[in-house]
Amino acid sequence: MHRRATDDVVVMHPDTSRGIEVLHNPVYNKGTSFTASERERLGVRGLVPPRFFPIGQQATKIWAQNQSLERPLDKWQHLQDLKDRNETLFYRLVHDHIEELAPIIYTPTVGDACLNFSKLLRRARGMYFSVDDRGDINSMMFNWKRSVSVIVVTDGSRILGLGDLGTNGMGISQGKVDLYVAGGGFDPQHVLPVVLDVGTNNEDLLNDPYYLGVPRKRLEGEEYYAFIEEFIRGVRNRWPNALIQFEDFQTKHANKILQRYRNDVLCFNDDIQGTAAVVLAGLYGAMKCLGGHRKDIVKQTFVMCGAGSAGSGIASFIHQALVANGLSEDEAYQRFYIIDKDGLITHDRNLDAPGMEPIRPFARARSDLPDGTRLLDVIEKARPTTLMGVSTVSGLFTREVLQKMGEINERPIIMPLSNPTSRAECTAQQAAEATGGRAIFSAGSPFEDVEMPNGHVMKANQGNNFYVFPGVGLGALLSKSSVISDGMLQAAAMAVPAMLTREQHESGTIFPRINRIRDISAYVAIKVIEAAAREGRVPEDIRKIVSKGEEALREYVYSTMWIPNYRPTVFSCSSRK
Ligand SMILES: NC(=O)C1=CN([C@@H]2O[C@H](COP(=O)(O)OP(=O)(O)OC[C@H]3O[C@@H](n4cnc5c(N)ncnc54)[C@H](O)[C@@H]3O)[C@@H](O)[C@H]2O)C=CC1
Ligand SMILES: CC(=O)C(=O)O
Ligand SMILES: [Mg+2]
Repeated sequence: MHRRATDDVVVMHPDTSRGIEVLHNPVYNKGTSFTASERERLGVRGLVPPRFFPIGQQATKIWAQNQSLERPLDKWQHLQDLKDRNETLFYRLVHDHIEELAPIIYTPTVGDACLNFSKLLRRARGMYFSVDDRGDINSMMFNWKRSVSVIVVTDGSRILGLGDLGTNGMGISQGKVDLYVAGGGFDPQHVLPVVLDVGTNNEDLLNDPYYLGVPRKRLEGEEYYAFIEEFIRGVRNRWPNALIQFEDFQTKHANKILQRYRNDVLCFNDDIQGTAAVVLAGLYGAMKCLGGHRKDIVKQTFVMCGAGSAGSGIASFIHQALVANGLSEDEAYQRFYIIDKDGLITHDRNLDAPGMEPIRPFARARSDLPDGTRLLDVIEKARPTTLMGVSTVSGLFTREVLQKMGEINERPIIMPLSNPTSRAECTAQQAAEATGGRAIFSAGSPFEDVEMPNGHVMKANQGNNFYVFPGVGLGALLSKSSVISDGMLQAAAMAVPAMLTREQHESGTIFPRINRIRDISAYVAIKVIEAAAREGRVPEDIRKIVSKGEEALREYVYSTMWIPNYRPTVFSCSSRK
């Protein structure tokens, strides 16, 4: 499944063309880093400049070029061009500078890239399956020649908080896949970004002569689900062990698809489950900042703005954790006030509307507050400790709202989780100013820490599913479990805050630094494998490793991680790639 780190050669089939073709293939190309013997063996002698540069030096040069660019989107394009020329060097750069480059290859810049994807596309990468491909999807999968361990698939219907971007959603599948490589140590040869082009309802795209997708309205109803089914069955046939990550499906389909497949196929929905795990991880971290223990989440009250896939996933998952820590089901539901575009959700709402099913048990009684009550009034009544935003509405957390949270709580927990930055419910600066820097803050996209006039710094944590999805995927695959259970995800949520030090808690840090993402992913993977083993989901060989203890498991996990270094290129008939 994964390359072991000891498999340190790149194997080319003897039929692969030598010479210029090698330089034009981003998988094999090393630019000026071919050794003398490789130049001979691969027929590139004289086709590259004579001087040899090691990868570190190449990376230093290209990093300086990237930094000299002003516009984030230009940086994104520069990196894509590099990926199209030399994948190893691209991943080396992302690996070495993940803190600076995550905001470029991922949120917020990837949002701009998706908005402009039709204009920016230079070279195809990943697979597109459109409505016109119905009946042929499985056979098309054989056009992808490599084995695949993880697929990130979107139907482009809700890209970040930017709405329906149709086929342009390919940008987000590619960004997430790059994070699997950089953050989870996946071999770039075994990851596959996919777009299911079922049409778009975005009029601007339908009228755009350069739009890359099929210019028709979205498939709906049973036809849509039949298309999804054909895709899933195709994957199961072509790559039976691959993990499928559903990404940025609109809420009305997201939960339905997840419920249909989660007990049958190795899959998860990142917006529902990955986000929920990361938010719970952040809350556990916040409990430690408050000087307590993670069990203290049972004392919290939550106001959630947004009842879509992210909001309902977060609420359901926190609810599970509250019950696991001693509350009754009903007591736990009482801890939530969920607000959508029409205000507070109560039993007066049509709770049978598409996508509302997971919200139903959280609807408040009519006697609590009237349906549709606005955010500020809900906060007045509920006196929450935690305010979360997955609404896509920039500025929803107004100064009054933030001040009220600061009046009610010594350390209010404020999480404007919507992406990209342009959709965040408030900025770090706004949260800091309105609460005198007392907030425990976490946003979906990156913000700078805020220094207060008295020198105190409010930490601007980034609460993004990036902290868990590469580790969950890695752990699930390495465990050889056939599904991803809630228990495995709960274990992932507990793993992340365990990586923080006491000093970090004291400073208001609730997530470790992103430059530790490989270690975070490895630790999440270890905990996911252990949970799978406890639940009896792993075969004998994995059970044996788990029984030897955490150190053995750690060695196993790290041994599978791909490291972005050049390896000697050899010719062989072996299928090992
Ligand atoms: N930080 C992270 O890791 C993640 C963040 N997200 C972000 O969450 C956001 C929402 O995603 P989905 O739930 O899938 O979208 P969605 O569009 O299905 O849901 C949005 C929800 O917000 C509600 N809403 C709209 N205006 C509102 C208002 N004025 N007040 C309160 N609620 C309002 C809508 O009624 C709806 O329930 C997106 O911006 C996405 O980028 C999603 C996944 C992960
Ligand atoms: C982070 C993410 O998955 C989203 O905003 O949709
Ligand atoms: Mg997403």
